[in-house]
Amino acid sequence: MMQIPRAISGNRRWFLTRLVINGFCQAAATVANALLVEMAFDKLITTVSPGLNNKLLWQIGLGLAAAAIVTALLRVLERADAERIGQDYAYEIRMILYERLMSLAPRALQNRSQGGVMLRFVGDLTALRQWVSLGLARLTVALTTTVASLAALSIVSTSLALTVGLVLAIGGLSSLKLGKRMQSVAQESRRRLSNLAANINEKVASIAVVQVFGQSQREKKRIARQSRRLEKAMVDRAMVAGQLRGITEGTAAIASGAALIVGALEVSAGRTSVGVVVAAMTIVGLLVPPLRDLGRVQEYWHNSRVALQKVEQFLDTPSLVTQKANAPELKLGNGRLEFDGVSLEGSLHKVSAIAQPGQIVALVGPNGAGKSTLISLAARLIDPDEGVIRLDGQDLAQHSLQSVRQAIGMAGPDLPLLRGTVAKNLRYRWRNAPVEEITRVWQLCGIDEVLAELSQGEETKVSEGGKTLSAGQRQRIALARAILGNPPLLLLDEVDANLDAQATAIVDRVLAEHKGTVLIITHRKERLAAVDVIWYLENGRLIEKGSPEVLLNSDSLTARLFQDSEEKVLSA
Ligand SMILES: Nc1ncnc2c1ncn2[C@@H]1O[C@H](COP(=O)(O)OP(=O)(O)OP(=O)(O)O)[C@@H](O)[C@H]1O
Repeated sequence: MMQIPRAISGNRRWFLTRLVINGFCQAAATVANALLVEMAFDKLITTVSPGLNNKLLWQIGLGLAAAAIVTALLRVLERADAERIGQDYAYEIRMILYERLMSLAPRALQNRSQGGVMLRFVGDLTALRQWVSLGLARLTVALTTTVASLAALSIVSTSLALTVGLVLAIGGLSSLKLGKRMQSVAQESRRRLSNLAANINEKVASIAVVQVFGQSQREKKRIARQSRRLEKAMVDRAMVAGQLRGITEGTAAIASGAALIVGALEVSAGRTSVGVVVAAMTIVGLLVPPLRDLGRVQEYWHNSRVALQKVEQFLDTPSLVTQKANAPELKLGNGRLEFDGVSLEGSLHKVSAIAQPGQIVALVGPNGAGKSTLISLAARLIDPDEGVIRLDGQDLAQHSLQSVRQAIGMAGPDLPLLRGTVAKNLRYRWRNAPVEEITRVWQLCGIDEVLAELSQGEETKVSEGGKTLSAGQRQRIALARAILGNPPLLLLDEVDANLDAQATAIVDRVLAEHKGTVLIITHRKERLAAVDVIWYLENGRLIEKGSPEVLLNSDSLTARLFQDSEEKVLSA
């Protein structure tokens, strides 16, 4: 399993060290401020000497201003460093998540909602980043500042420092007690957010279904219900966060009250000056902002724990495809493909067959027979539970995924076009393909005709899935994308289903001219005339193999399958 990096490691240690130094500097500024206040009280305000010492007044004034400026600058630096740590951490996890996503078989992802997966990349990463940049970093600086300031105060007045320290400690402990509650409300709000995100994401993708079946009102009610639940969960979370904030604010107020009372007792006993008491109160006052932030630290912490759990669960998703360490590169050959006793639970059972170099193999069979699964196995989009698949004698599972994918070209309904330009989609398989290769493929797939139909030719924008193009245009671009570079194994999944004669003719041409081996799934009888071999699958088993002439002219399952479909069409 991929490991999630620790929040503080590598580069981030250095930034944390900077934050600790920053905390000490803030404490120094706080103490300087307090000392100046003490001086002002003892030497200027409570002194009985006649006349005001103007020079000292100016010095103290300038000193206070300098301390204030330094504190402000330190806070700016602190924010920037804290953000750097958080962003760096989020970056590292984002890359791990993305790498994992890319290593998952499409099947492994199909069990998850897209909205849920998206939330990992958006919401959960934000929660983790906030914990590090707003929580952990703030905690580090606030604790350093508080401890150092109190230590400095204890030099002037131990009893005052102890009093303030004690109040702060009690406040800190009582806010910790709210932690459990914070965790459960954080979990609940994450769950509600995930439900809503998954639903909205799905509705965006299938808006037509909702509209066509007239369910807009019902779906609206569902969203309203989910929003209300999210609202309640968020308000619950805010309540607990508010209580935490109340505790920290209360603690700060009590600390300054306690400093005042203990200070009064100390002054009346002659053990300290009024200036020291006011200085102590100034320190408490300056500690209020960091303390206030500490109230939120717990919230960030618990949100991040929930997020981390979700990220871990995602990283734990079985990938269904595994790459051996140091797997060698697959050597390109002439495309002899062999399935040797291949099984996949629920889809295929002990399939054995060989496609000879340059052969065109039609995969036929009723729906759910396992045709698409067989193609996915050849592309290593999934690995078999049992059996071996060899390309030119080399076990696909023992070779690097990258090299296996280089040996294949694939087109089908599960491989939509990507957002970008037509040019980007055409060259997706090989960005710097030479002009001759592009010309060859474009001629073969009739790309020039497609480009002539588009207002901006190659630069025409393609939306997600190529939905702004016609089905025929999409098919040609997808075919061209698949055969660029002449891969020795071409996998085509119903590439001409529901398309017109022209689109069928393009497929005919590709089949006739492609040099490598081709596996093509088809439900069209006419297509079989152009193939060398037919593999008939049913219930995950390869039941018949043979040439179209033999299979279609005998009482075979293949002949019956296509006869049935013809009869159904005729009687309809
Ligand atoms: N993502 C998935 N997770 C689990 N099982 C799946 C998944 N996709 C397909 N299957 C199962 O694998 C079996 C074979 O499906 P497959 O899509 O390979 O059939 P097919 O012959 O291509 O069908 P069709 O002609 O309808 O496209 C089916 O029983 C199906 O339920």
